[in-house]
Amino acid sequence: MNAIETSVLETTDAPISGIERFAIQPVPDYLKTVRWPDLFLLVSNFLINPSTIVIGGLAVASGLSFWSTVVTSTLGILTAFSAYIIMATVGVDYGITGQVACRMVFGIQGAKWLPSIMRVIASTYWFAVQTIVAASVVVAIRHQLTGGSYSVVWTGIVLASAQVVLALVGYDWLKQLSRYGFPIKIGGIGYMFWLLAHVAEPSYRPSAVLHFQEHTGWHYGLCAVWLNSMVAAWLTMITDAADFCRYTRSRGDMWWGTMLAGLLATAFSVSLGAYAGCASLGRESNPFSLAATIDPHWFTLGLILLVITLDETTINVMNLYTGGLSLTNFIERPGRFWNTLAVGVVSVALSAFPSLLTRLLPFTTFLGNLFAPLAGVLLFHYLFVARMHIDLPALFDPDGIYRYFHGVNVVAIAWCVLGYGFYSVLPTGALPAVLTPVVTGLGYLLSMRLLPHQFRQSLG
Ligand SMILES: O=c1cc[nH]c(=O)[nH]1
Repeated sequence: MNAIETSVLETTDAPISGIERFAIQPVPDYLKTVRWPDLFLLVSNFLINPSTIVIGGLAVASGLSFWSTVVTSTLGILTAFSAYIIMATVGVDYGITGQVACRMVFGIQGAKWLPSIMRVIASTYWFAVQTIVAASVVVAIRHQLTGGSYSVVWTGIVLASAQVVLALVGYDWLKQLSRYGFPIKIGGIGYMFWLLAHVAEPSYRPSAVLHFQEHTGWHYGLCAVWLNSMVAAWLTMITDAADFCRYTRSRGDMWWGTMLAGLLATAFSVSLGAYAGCASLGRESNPFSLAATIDPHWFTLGLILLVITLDETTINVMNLYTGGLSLTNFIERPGRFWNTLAVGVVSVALSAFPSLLTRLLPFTTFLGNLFAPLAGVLLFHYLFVARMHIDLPALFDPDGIYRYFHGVNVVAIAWCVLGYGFYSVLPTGALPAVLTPVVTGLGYLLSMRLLPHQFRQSLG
């Protein structure tokens, strides 16, 4: 039995959490059997989520046309996924989680602080945003059913709490739900397209939707805002990219499954929001609420409720999963279950703040500020410093080569801070979420190459 297998057996926490067999330990090769169609379904299931759908509507409301919204948003996700799949290769090749892989770059202690905490922030934020979108749909449906007014905040808190409980005690059940729920989501969204296209008002006709705002629709500044925001939103997954591919059979399976999902699922989700935005002449960005208003029959309302619940649950289980795993990387002792619960409690509390959705752009800018430099350092280190080679036992050895300076790669951290500043001064038109990883990564690489070896060992 080698060191990795020993560490797997010694620290596996399966019986307590029931979340997954291998917490932060490498998955052995014989368990890597997942093919690209499964990964395609998994990633598509994440991408077809409430916030991606509503972003389509928000982009139209801000002045983009249907086509510019779809193209810009899809390009944004494909850009973020180009970085994502490089770090996901770590999961395929080595079977480790992204957070553990970060130790190779930031040092065993450094990875506990920077990427772990950052992903906990991103997970709790996204959990809350998804919940707020779903809560506003539930409120709209209840209004249609009873005529009363209900609180988005309280509805959000109830929804969020139910999801935390489900994610903690029903992981196996949820896995089945996300697999069998996927066709329901696709069918339900297809039905909503059909519903919107058959409203007897001229603005709802497909031809009107496709030509809405066609004159202002390709304004560069606006396209840049939404493209940048999409890149920033999904770069937050880079520290966890490896997690979803630890059971994948080959790099090819991962690349195809992930990128195809990025293209098709994003275009599909964003189109629904954009359709609602255009049809309502920019007044309603949430297609679920719009559909509930235009066809308040029990069948439509029931289907919308089912789709939004499935949509929100799938993505928020992922947010809790990554948040819990990141916290476990930061403090291992409480275990996956308690860490996930802690992330869940904070996420529920944040779900009481609808301004997290109304101020989506400033918040995604902030996340971009954090994650874009980190992505650059991670990518350039993995590709050009480590040349895609990881010393697995050293990831778990406090005195191994990833010790750096007292467990921290100071050069990597310094470049993340510099990159944060660089992102902050760039105008949105310069696409900071795209430019910052390149500049920060190059700066880091140069430092690692030019600093004398002795100095690098002591600092980084
Ligand atoms: O829910 C979401 C949305 C975008 N990115 C995430 O990590 N989670």
